[in-house]
Amino acid sequence: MVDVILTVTMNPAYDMTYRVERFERGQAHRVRSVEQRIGGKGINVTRVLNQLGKYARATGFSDHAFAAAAELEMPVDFVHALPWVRRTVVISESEDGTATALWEPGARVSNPHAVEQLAVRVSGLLPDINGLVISGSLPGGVSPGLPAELARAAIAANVPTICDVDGESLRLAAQVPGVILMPNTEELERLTGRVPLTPDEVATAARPLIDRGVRAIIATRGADGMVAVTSTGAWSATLPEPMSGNPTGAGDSAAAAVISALSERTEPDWPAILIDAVATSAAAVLIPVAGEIDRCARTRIAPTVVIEKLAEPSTQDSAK
Ligand SMILES: Nc1ncnc2c1ncn2[C@@H]1O[C@H](COP(=O)(O)OP(=O)(O)O)[C@@H](O)[C@H]1O
Ligand SMILES: O=P(O)(O)OC[C@H]1O[C@](O)(COP(=O)(O)O)[C@@H](O)[C@@H]1O
Repeated sequence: MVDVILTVTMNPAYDMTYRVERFERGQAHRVRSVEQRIGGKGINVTRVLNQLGKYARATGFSDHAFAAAAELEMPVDFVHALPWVRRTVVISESEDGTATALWEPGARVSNPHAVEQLAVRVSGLLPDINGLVISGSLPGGVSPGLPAELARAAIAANVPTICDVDGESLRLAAQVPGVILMPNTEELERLTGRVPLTPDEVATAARPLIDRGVRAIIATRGADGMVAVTSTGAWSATLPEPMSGNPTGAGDSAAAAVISALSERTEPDWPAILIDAVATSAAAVLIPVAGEIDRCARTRIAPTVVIEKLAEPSTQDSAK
């Protein structure tokens, strides 16, 4: 059977990249170049999975024109539920690579049956998939519990599932036994109420969630790499030097690397998965637009990733 991975994007977006020399608050800017591509977290994950040689398909909510767009170049099966598609704008500065993001909230779901239709679509595909990624924000009119609900059904069907969501959706997803979470530092802080600055602090913040049944937390730490916490241990992975480029979509590339490994259904080698996730996301930073990696760079970067096993936090530390 071919490995098939499904991604769910409930709030897709046209990813816009505006390149300017230098961005100054309060000033007018002549934009040097504009790039537009269809994105949103799950769609970006799908693109990177295709680059990694995996067969991936995308679902979620969209408007009619978006779902039909030839540009998508991937098997899609969206529920037509949004009257229009939002834009997510990154202002990228040529001078030093600084990226400033403006994320539109997007439309409310207009179809009263949309949630049910999406749940039916995902559950219908569960027997045929080896991995599921549910990622990104939700449009208005959708309950924050939907990602957790979809994840619960997938895990019950033995499908490895990543939820890369924030806020109340993350809190509810963290209650689903077997789920894999990929929060960034700020999301982990909002979830746990701790300020996880160092890798050890990330592991200490994540450990109680693992003890309550989360399968793995892969915390992304921007240019400082990632920390993975599982029931078998905790590891930190870093690069000797940060990359300069556009980090938008780097988290999506990391999710693609993790689900790609888990879809193979062998016992997960978490340190190896973490190394690949760090290399893949760094390779995404090198590409100016979101949702694409530099494959040669990924191969080159992987052997340079520094992996460290973290000491287990004492029960007292985790309980604080
Ligand atoms: N400047 C960078 N250099 C190298 N890798 C980076 C850089 N910025 C981000 N990454 C990689 O991308 C991952 C995701 O980025 P991060 O900003 O933490 O997530 P998100 O975009 O989801 O908020 C990081 O954990 C890291 O591995
Ligand atoms: O759905 P959200 O949370 O608003 O995020 C949407 C945005 O996230 C991105 O996929 C980037 O995500 P990451 O930087 O976390 O990988 C953008 O390309 C996209 O438009």
